[in-house]
Amino acid sequence: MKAKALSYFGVHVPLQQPASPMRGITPDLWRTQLEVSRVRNPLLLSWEDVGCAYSTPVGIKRVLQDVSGAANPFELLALMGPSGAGKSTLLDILAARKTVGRLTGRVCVNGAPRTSDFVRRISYVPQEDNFMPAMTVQETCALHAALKLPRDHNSHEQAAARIADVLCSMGMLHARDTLVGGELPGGLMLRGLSGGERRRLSVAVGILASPSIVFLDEPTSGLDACSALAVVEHLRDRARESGIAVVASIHQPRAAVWACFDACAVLSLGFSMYHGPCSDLIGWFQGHLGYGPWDSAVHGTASDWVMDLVNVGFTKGELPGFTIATRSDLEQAARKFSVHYKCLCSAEKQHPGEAPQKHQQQQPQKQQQQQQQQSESAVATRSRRRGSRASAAASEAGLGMPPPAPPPPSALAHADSWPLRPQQGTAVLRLSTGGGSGRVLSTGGFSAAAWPTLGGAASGGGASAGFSSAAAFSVGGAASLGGGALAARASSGGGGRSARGSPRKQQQQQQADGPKVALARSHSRPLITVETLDCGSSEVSGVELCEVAAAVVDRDKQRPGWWIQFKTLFARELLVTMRNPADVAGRMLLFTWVGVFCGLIFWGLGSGLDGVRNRVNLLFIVVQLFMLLPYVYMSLYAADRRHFTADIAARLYTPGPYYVAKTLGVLPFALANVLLCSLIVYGMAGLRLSATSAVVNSVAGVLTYLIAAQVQALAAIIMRNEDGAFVVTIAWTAGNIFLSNFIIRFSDMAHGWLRALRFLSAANYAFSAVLRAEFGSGFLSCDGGLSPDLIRGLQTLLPATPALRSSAVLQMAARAGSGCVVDLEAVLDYFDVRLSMVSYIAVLALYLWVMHVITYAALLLLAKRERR
Ligand SMILES: Nc1ncnc2c1ncn2[C@@H]1O[C@H](COP(=O)(O)OP(=O)(O)OP(=O)(O)O)[C@@H](O)[C@H]1O
Repeated sequence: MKAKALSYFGVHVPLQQPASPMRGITPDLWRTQLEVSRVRNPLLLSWEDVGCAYSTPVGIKRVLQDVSGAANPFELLALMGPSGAGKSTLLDILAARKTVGRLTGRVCVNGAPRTSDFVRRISYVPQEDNFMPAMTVQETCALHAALKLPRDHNSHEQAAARIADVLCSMGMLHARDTLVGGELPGGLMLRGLSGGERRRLSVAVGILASPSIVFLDEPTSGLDACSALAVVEHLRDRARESGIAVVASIHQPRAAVWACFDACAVLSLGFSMYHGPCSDLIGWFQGHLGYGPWDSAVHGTASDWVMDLVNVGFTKGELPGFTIATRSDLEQAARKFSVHYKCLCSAEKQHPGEAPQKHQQQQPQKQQQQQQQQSESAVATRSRRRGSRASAAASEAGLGMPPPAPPPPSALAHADSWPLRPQQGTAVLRLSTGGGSGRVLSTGGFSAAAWPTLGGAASGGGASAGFSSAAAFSVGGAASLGGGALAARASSGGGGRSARGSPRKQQQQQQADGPKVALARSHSRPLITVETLDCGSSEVSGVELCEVAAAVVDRDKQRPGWWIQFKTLFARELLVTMRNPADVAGRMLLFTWVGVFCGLIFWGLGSGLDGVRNRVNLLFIVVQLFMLLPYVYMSLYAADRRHFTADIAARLYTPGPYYVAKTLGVLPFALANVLLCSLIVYGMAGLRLSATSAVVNSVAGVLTYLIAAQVQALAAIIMRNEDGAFVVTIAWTAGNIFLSNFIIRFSDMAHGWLRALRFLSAANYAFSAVLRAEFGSGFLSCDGGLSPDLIRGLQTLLPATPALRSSAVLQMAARAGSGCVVDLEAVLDYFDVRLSMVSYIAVLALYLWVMHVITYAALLLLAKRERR
């Protein structure tokens, strides 16, 4: 056995021969210590009987039916099928992003149900990206790096190196300073990346944080043939190196692209037609189901042929050979595969890792015949992993599958010293061989007590050593070695139970069980000791620790916290706004124009009653303007919702920092615009020359605007589309206007409930505040007075309301002549303004706060729904 050193993704793995064999292990075992400076986290994803149905006007539409499968670490899985087959739906379900539809079935990670941190450990590259058009490629990557990379790996230099690495691998380094481009919220088109470049940027961002599983919805669509191949090859290399599982839906891969995939799942009309190694695809459809024959010269790649085969949406042309022509043919083929796949799964559960031998023993004659058939079959291919066990199981089930390949020699792995708390989950070991084939046998449990660590930390399975009830881990599952690597999964669970009892019993148990992984906590440095037995003809050259679930927990703790998220999102907010100067300037011009126009209309407010009337009208109009002006931002709010839902589904950040960053990010621009408009009107119209009045007027304007903007933000969150958001906002604005005391005196209102509703009118409070600021004290000259005729005319025009006819304003106006003054308190009385300026401002501030609380609650609900 050779001792080598493996250096791999930051993990330096010195391998050495054991000084002395460990207790309970045969002397030819091979042992190494891995110094774990960084761990990777491969995940084994499996799904069983997954279904999805929608309620439609014409009834229930089932878009996925009992689909089962698995995605292994180190492998590329192609999700294929005709358009509408359900690929995106399945991807969404597997990536825990499906928020609509009736979902059934189970999705497991390392054999256990998915936990809440699953989404943080994966990456999803959607068909349609959701990048900010005004950010450059580099900025987009930096944003994701800041929000995704663990804190300890997030120094500026490290993040920059990582970004350069992924951009380089996607052939995007040349475009790092190019704007992403696309349609801005206002409808403006920003020139930027081409469609293919955007796609590559999506993939680059997807793999930036080295996720354990990458889901890609049609990563090659829109790419030229060369780029498509480069992208897929890179994904394959990443999978091989880092142990990530890649699941990609793909249409018509060219031969070179198809060759990069290890396994494929074929869907059609929501049925699972096949799931297994790519090399067995033809064998299943042609050798087992009898379709075809496949002729590469006529049909193209195997994937092309199978796509033609399972597509029943069209009348098929002159395709040579026997094909699936109708839906019932398709359903029959799907049923056969379902039976076959279930057989394989149950065989694997009953005899993990041993199914081929067992079945061979049980049915030697049948297998001999099948072996003969296999050798005669031109399409028989090497069975690997599930495929081989599937074959055995299916043979047993009488489905006539080709027999499995002979069992490879076994390898044995032991991890003895563990730096972390194993009760938190799973471990994955990866064994490298010099060639040939072999596999890890599954094992029963063991006890930590049976495996004292090098550091001597473990003892008796007791909680003192950090093991408690989960002291037992077992290697589960099996994998054959194809060209040098295998993955074996270790998980807590069933094996643990068998290991309980006295230390002696546990030791006996583990000796009987064979290969094992033993875990213990190291007392000082992160250290893992791995031991393997000679695996026959396949020389074990390396054992790598690929996953420590507890390390994942630690890594999660290192994820960017609240403050970093806030800083990053706040910077994004400012950047995106500043990068849209036409929009910013356009909106500012609008506010200026409104202010100037209003100022011109009310230029010279006049004195006496005209002055009163003009002032009251102006104040009311300005309040209404500040309620209406936020409508120019509705497209931004709708775009924000899209970005937020996409980001939150990807667990890019949490709602809290986003909300604060968003609120503070828009504040400077809102303040600038409102103050500009308000002060222009104030100055041009010549409202009361007092600092207090001017300040109150401005503050009331700002608060009114912010409240109205908040209502828009809330509407954009609770409604799914922009039209719906407009409906909600317009309803609120109309209510505010009509419930204002400018429109009607509350005491004159016919309905008591309407009077109660006026408390909801922010316009009412704002109008009262500015009225109080303008007419708060003093008298207004009415030297000129009004002619008695005009007064009489006015009185006849006014409704027969005693309050109006006998109002102090009119009475005073009637006393025209020298020394005539209007008591401004009378104006306030008339409009029911009874509180102080400060009170009205406080009420407005409270109103804004309540709106924020409601909006944030709505945002949390939206986030919860997106993270379902
Ligand atoms: N919300 C929904 N309500 C009703 N039907 C839906 C809904 N969403 C998707 N579907 C249907 O589900 C089916 C599968 O859609 P899906 O997008 O998963 O297909 P696909 O295989 O990814 O197709 P393509 O390759 O064209 O992207 C389609 O027939 C689609 O119309």
